[in-house]
Amino acid sequence: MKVLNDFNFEDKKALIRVDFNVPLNDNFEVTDTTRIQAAKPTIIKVLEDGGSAVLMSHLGRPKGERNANLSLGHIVDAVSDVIGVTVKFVGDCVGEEAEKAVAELKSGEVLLLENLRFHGEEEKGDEAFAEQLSKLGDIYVNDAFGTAHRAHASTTVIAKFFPEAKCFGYLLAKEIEAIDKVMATGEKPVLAILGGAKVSSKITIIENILDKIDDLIIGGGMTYTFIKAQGGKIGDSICEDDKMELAMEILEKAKQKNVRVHIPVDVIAADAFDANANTQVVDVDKIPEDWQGLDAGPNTLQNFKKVILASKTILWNGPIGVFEMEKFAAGTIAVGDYIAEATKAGSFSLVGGGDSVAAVKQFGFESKVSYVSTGGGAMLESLEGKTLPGIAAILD
Ligand SMILES: Nc1ncnc2c1ncn2[C@@H]1O[C@H](COP(=O)(O)OP(=O)(O)O)[C@@H](O)[C@H]1O
Ligand SMILES: O=C(OP(=O)(O)O)[C@H](O)COP(=O)(O)O
Repeated sequence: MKVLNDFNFEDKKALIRVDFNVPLNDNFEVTDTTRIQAAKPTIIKVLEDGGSAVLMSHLGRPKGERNANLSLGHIVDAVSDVIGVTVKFVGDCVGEEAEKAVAELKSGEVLLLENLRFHGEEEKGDEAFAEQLSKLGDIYVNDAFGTAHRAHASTTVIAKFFPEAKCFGYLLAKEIEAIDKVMATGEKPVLAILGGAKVSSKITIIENILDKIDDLIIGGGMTYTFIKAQGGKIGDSICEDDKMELAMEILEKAKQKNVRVHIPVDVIAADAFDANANTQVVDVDKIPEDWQGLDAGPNTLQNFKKVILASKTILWNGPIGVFEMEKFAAGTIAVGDYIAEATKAGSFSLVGGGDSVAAVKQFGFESKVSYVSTGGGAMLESLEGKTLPGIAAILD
């Protein structure tokens, strides 16, 4: 397998799959440039070598039809600002118009193609469409981690047209390395902190990860399925009754594998799922009827702190409480603080998948953890142990 640094792009055209699926406001302005920033090092490497960059991405889910609201034309200025080069744009991603724009591209220039998903063939992984795309560059670079779990034409199928000239970009390589640290090569003790609303969306991750970790913190809404399964009273807290048996199985498996499981002992209970609800601190297994646990309590946070500070490798997926409401954000903020402290002391920390990334950004922890993933679904599937098709296509 070749890496980006194996290539010299002088006088070459790099066809780079990026994930510029970025949020836009009502004026079609980019409100978060993280994913553009993340792809910048790869693009700069190509330009500094004396090559040119052809960027391809999707935006939203236009389902194979042109949709002016989802044109990548909206983001050209933002990409130009971030890269520091005036980016050219072409109104299609395949065909004569695109081929002509690529042919006219000079060294040092960047061209952004129109939304790949305006063609239904992209998501179908259509081979003829992938072949058309492949005409637009000499070397194929996949730097779209956020879309690496999709077996689409531009992320996966296209690789076969570049048997000797394909590689990961720096971002994708960095994402793979971060996951690898947690799943295989990280210093022990390895800790996974799993929160969020539902057990059901995390089961496969828990089952896969039990073999790789020493400690597991369970937080957020998932907590209550575990507590009820053990006979606790959880009041009105969120619970998946049909997953209680599974919760017990998970605890048993963890025991067999010598994984220490840390579950909240106390919680901030509320009399309604509401930002202005009345609250009280109660034991997690004695939540009064009509009350629901919406955040971790003070004793729980002290326990979590000890575990986090003793860990050398930390994965965080899913918030600890309903952080969108100020009254129930303290647990998520505290856990972010402890992870920041552990990171400062030399531990490796990865935040990825789901709302924990939003929480980390909202509370300003982004620069205080080792790595924040740019992929939601892609990160979750990686943690589930799946080989992502976009990654496999480069490795093949
Ligand atoms: N105790 C709780 N009760 C209800 N929802 C919770 C609780 N703790 C966290 N959440 C919610 O979980 C959501 C985030 O879950 P996330 O990790 O993205 O995925 P999933 O919903 O699949 O678990 C957040 O919106 C947060 O408000
Ligand atoms: O934003 C994305 O996914 P994510 O919200 O799971 O991180 C990717 O661009 C993939 O988009 P898709 O889920 O429409 O294939």
